[in-house]
Amino acid sequence: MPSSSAGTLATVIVACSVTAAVTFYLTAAAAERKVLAEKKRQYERDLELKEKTIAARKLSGEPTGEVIGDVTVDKVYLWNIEDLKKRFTPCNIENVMRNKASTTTNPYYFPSMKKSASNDSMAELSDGKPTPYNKLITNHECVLGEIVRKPNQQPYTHGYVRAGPRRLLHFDPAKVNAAIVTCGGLCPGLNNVIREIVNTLSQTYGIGGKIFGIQGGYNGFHDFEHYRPVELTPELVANIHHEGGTVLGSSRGGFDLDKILHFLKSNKVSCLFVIGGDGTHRGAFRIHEGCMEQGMNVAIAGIPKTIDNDVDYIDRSFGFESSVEAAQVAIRSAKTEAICNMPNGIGVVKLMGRSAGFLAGHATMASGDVDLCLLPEVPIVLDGEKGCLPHLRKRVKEQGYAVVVVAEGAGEDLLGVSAETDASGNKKLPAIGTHMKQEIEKYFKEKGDIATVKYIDPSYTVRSVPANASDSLYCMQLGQNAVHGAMAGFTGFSVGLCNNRMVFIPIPELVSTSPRSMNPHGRTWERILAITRQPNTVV
Ligand SMILES: Nc1ncnc2c1ncn2[C@@H]1O[C@H](COP(=O)(O)OP(=O)(O)OP(=O)(O)O)[C@@H](O)[C@H]1O
Ligand SMILES: O=P(O)(O)OC[C@H]1O[C@](O)(CO)[C@@H](O)[C@@H]1O
Repeated sequence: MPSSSAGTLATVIVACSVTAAVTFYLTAAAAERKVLAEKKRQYERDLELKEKTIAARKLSGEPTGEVIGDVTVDKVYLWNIEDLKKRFTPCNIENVMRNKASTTTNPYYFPSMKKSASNDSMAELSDGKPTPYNKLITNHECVLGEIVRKPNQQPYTHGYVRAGPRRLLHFDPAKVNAAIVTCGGLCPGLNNVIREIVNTLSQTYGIGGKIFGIQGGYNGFHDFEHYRPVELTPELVANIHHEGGTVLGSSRGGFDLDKILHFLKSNKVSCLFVIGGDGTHRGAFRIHEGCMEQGMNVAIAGIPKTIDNDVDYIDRSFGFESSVEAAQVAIRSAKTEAICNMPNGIGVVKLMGRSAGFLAGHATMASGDVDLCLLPEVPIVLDGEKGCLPHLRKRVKEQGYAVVVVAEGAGEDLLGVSAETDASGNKKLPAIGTHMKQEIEKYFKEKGDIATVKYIDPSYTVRSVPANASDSLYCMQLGQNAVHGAMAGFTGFSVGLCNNRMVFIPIPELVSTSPRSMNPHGRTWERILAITRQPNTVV
């Protein structure tokens, strides 16, 4: 073949190949477009059908969504609350918001100045108009306990009695005297709860009697040499919610049932509000039992308090979030110190948490700056493959510094359990924070390095702050609902948020599994591990 013909043939073959490739590509692309267009049309048809079905179901009142046969709830076991109405004759007065006049217009005036200056105008003040409640709650309205349901799980759950005002009162407000006591360690929001109980009793229910503020915890019921009960009024508590701590003071120990019952009887107290942790609630239930044995018509209401967040069943205890927030300041300082102090800066922060690491764990998660988090629920391994010290050294080598958060109850496996207890019988804790500081310094030295360790112990700072906005709201709900429950004649109960709804909880149930601790096989610990990247020592 002449070379020119060969060249032409080659050109034709190339042209044909290109045309074939282009044709193939265009055909494939067109086919793909067609498929996509059909998929889109199908999606739009499905969407339209779905919307129409939802609209039709809404019109007919039928529930929407897919029925899944392997997830069922067909029984609810209600955690009933003891009811004084079953043993004592109720007053059965209709429950309305009485809106009793308040004289707390300016909390910065001394009460005495205010009274003398405004005696005349006081006469003009009349009580507000009674206002019906928007929603009165019935005793079989409940909040489901286990709201996370798994396929083939037992088809029952427990239910909490829903908190809130009841239609009929057990106690005649005109005759009610009440008492409030705060026990155990401090916690942000104690003053908010005290204030709300006082205001709800005085203004919403318009009680005619006194509200005794028991000073210094359970001791204040009988140790009058050191603690005198005070009369609480809306005027007196008007400004206390802006302060941390408790205006009533608190203490450990000093529980004397006979003397407490004597106080309640001799002062004709019909509603007692006990604010405290699991120990306090155990005491509250004994008071309730004592009242029942002696035929005393007294409602005992608990309000769970603890920065440890170790009271079971409730979503969280009031003050916990404020403490987690306050702990951020210490963690941030530890980071700054660690970054700036060379070589190998390490900031160690010790946080409270006797047997539960919720505070340290949540502070770690919230900060996102922590490289090692040590909790009571998780064994501490110092060296080796899962050792926290090699991990820490690695983090320091990677980023130049590291931050450690250690809960005060961590490391019993290292330091042993103390035989010493506080006045309430709580075990004292060995000094894990300073021990870790020494161990870190020793380990770096052994490796021929220097660690510049700065140790921060903000324990009491974190729990003595005022409540933040979220806790303040929670405290308000707790205070109001504790009063609603007591005035309705419930007793031996506590209040709390369960599954984000306010409920009444029988104290025996509450304390049976308290103090709770974090599940080391659960998702919270998993999240902490994801943040710190420390080795998991849980087996
Ligand atoms: N089983 C019990 N029976 C009666 N009273 C108790 C019981 N346990 C504790 N108390 C009393 O309750 C009060 C508070 O207890 P505790 O000091 O243990 O604090 P708590 O309520 O558990 O709160 P915190 O979370 O701050 O430790 C103390 O006055 C203590 O004497
Ligand atoms: O030193 P105190 O006041 O007895 O309280 C310490 C304990 O109180 C708590 O804050 C609980 O209220 C624990 O975390 C801590 O172990």
